[in-house]
Formats: sequence, structure tokens, C-alpha cells
Amino acid sequence: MERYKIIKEVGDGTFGSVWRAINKQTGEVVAIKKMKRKYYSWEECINLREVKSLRKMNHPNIVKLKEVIREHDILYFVFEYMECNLYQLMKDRGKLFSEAEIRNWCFQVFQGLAYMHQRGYFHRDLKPENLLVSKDIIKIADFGLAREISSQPPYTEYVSTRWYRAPEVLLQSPTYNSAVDMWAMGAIMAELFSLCPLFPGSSEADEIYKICSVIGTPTENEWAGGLKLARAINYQFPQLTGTHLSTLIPSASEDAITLVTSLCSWDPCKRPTALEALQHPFFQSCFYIPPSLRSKTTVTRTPPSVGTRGALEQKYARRYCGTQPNLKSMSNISSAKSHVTLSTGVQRKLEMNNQDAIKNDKSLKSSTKQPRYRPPARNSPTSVNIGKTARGVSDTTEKMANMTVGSGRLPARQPLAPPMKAGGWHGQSDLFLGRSQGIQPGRTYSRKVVG
Ligand SMILES: Nc1ncnc2c1ncn2[C@@H]1O[C@H](COP(=O)(O)OP(=O)(O)OP(=O)(O)O)[C@@H](O)[C@H]1O
Repeated sequence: MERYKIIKEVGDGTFGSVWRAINKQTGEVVAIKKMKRKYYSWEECINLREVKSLRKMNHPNIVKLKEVIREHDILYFVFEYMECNLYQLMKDRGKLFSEAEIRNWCFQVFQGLAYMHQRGYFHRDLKPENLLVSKDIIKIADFGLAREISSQPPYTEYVSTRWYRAPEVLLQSPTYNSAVDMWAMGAIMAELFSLCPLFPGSSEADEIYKICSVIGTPTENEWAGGLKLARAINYQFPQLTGTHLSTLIPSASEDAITLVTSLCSWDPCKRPTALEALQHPFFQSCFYIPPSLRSKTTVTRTPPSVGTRGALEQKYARRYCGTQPNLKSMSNISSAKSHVTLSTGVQRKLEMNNQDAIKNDKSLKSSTKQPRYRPPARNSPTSVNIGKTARGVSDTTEKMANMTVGSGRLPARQPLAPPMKAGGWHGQSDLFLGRSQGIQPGRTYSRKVVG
């Protein structure tokens, strides 16, 4: 580690703190992630998902892992350095992003995702904090939860930050696939337009409620599989008609709305794959250049939608809103859906979000169902089976309740979930505990992001 000069902390995640540093020999600026738990052998490190998955990825829109160092039982990941994450950009933003900016970012992320999904990996924890930006370039980071298609169950660790968590995961589907990343991208894309999270659930119950209040309660026609999942856990969806996305993200063009709508489809099979998303009319002005054909210059200095054409787009972005002709139709896309499927083979693990939920759980002990997996407490230094931070997870409701200030984001334009009709199921998920703690309207909060 003495080869690096540490400059300052730029991030603090669940698993590690991230520092800006300089390679003393080359002068290169890097990001060093110092893992919180100790690693007593190299075998332990090599088996880490972040190492296994990132080692194999070489794409301009996936953050590059340069080096792994273990010193005094502490593990360090050396990454290429990125200026900031998308959440930081949104929270510091005084005015809305232009559609051209959003298009450019999303196009790049979908390229990174297409690459990753094609190679049999999916991320599982896409959120604005994990999308890192330097100038016009955006890259996917944090592969702590990335999953390989060939990996075997049982999988017991926690999956994804709640606000971006796909409904099949919320409903404890025993199988899920790369479509969970596409759902997250729909939510992120909408958030880029409005600077407000689309589904800011304060608990799993509230998350489903928020989703229903935007895209409407799923019908048998829309998502038979989801209704089956719900029946299996004796869960009843709240009956809501939904809100047209154009009222929630009024600055988005019609193309953007149709893309977000299809990404946020209840049924994972109805979501476009990353490759399909890249062919959506929303991206008609972007040029897809396969990474293998890109020169270094193209990749790093001329992202899609930037350059002369990008500048023009930027200039006329607002004028184009909703008026661009749809040159391609999603229905014309011939490529078969190729979401990478993952069979968990075990119950999805559940989270306990707050003390109220625990109390409720105690009062509902008549359940005949087996108790579900309860993740170890957060911050457990020796466990990777832990919930994620701030906006994320496990004990998040408590955290949210205590959050203060800062982001200027007001996520609570949607109603709070009423007590859920939990039927006879009394598992440990807050989804079924009949209690939902909403974020109060007008309340702002910050996320756990340093710097
Ligand atoms: N390569 C990088 N360059 C600059 N900043 C980075 C880099 N990698 C991570 N960061 C910053 O550190 C934060 C946390 O990093 P990361 O998500 O990898 O940690 P984590 O412990 O896995 O966090 P999480 O709780 O989200 O899982 C990021 O949101 C980002 O702001």
C-alpha cells in the first residue's frame, strides 16, 4: 500500500470505505476500497464475488478493477477513479437534467449491462450510488452482489436496495434473472428526470404499495406469475389504478415514458433486455459501437450522444420532447429475450426493517409457515450476508426515520401504504406485517454518501 498516497475518503459503503489515492510511481489517480472485514487468507479474497465477477469484466462502462491488495489481513481493491456518483449529481442539482444528458448516461449503462448480462452476470444492486460518473462517462460499480448464472444455490444474502428492487424479488420469487437490473434502470431513469425516486418505499410493504400506486395493481393478464407468487405467501396486493408516468415525470418525452414503462413492467419477461433497450426509439440518436470495435479514444472521449450530434441534441432536447418520430418499434426487435435466469432454490431472504415490525411479528405468531431467513445484523464485521446501507435495506426504516436533510429530494409525492392485508402469513418480512412507515411528505433526507 505504500505505493499509494491516500488523499481523502470519497465513499463509505456497507462493505468498505472508498478513498481517493495516487499511485506514487505513475501519478495515476485511483479509488481504493478498503474492505471493512478482515481477510485472513488469499483464498477468501479470491472467492469474493466482487473479485470473481469484476476480474472478468472489461468494458468501458464497467468500473475497472486494477489491483487487489491484501496487507495485514486487510483487503484493498484498487479501481480506476471516477469523479462522483449519480446520486451526488442529482442531489446537488438545482435544475432538471436535459433529456440528452439522461439519454447519454442511460445508453452507456445499458451497454455495460448488455455486456455483463451476455456474460452471464447480473448486478442485482443497481442504484444511483453505484453508477459512477466522470465527465460524460458513466460506469457501473459495486459488484458486491453480482451473481453468476452458473453459481449454485442456496443463496441467502440480501439482494438489492429497496427503492430499486424488482417486484419478483419483493415477492420472494425463488428464481429471478437479469430483468431485476432492468427494473432498477427504469426506476433510476425516472429519477433522473424528476430528481425524485420513483418508488421510495419505506418498507417492503410500502415499496409494493408505491409500485402499485404508480403502475397499478397487476392483473392476471399482466403478471400471472406475480399473482401466483403473492398467493404462495398469502399476500394481497392493494387495489390501485396507478398514475400515468407522464404526470410523475412531466419533463420526459414520450419515448422516455414508453421506455421507463416497459422497464418497470410487473412481469420480468415483459421488460426489455439491455440489448433491446438500446434499440428503443429513445436512443435513436445514439450510435451503438460494440466495445470490441471501439478505439480507446472513442470509448473514453466520445460517449454516445456526445460530440457534435450530442451538442445539437443538448441544444434542442426540449424541443424534441415527445415529438421525435418512432423509427424503431420495440415489437420489431427480433432478438429473443435472453434474460439470464437464476434459480435461487431457497426462499429469498427477508428483512426486518424496524422495531414496529418486530412487535407486529410477535403479535402474529399464529403463522403455520416456516420462519424465513433473517439476515444477520448489519455491520457485522465478519459476514457478507448483510443488508445494504442508507437507502438500502435491512434496518433501513429506522435509518430513514432518523434521516435528516440534504438531498433536497422529496420522494413522498405518492401516498403511503395502508396496513397490508396480510392474510394468514406471518413471516419475517415487513411486507407482511401490516405496517408501513412512510417518509413524511415534505421531509428531506440524505443518503450515506461521503464527499
Ligand atoms: N472507482 C470509484 N471512484 C470514485 N468513487 C468511488 C469508486 N468506487 C466507489 N466510489 C464511491 O464510494 C461509494 C461506495 O462504494 P461501493 O458502492 O463500492 O461500496 P459498498 O461498500 O459496496 O457500498 P454499498 O453499501 O452501496 O454496497 C460509491 O457510492 C461511490 O461514491
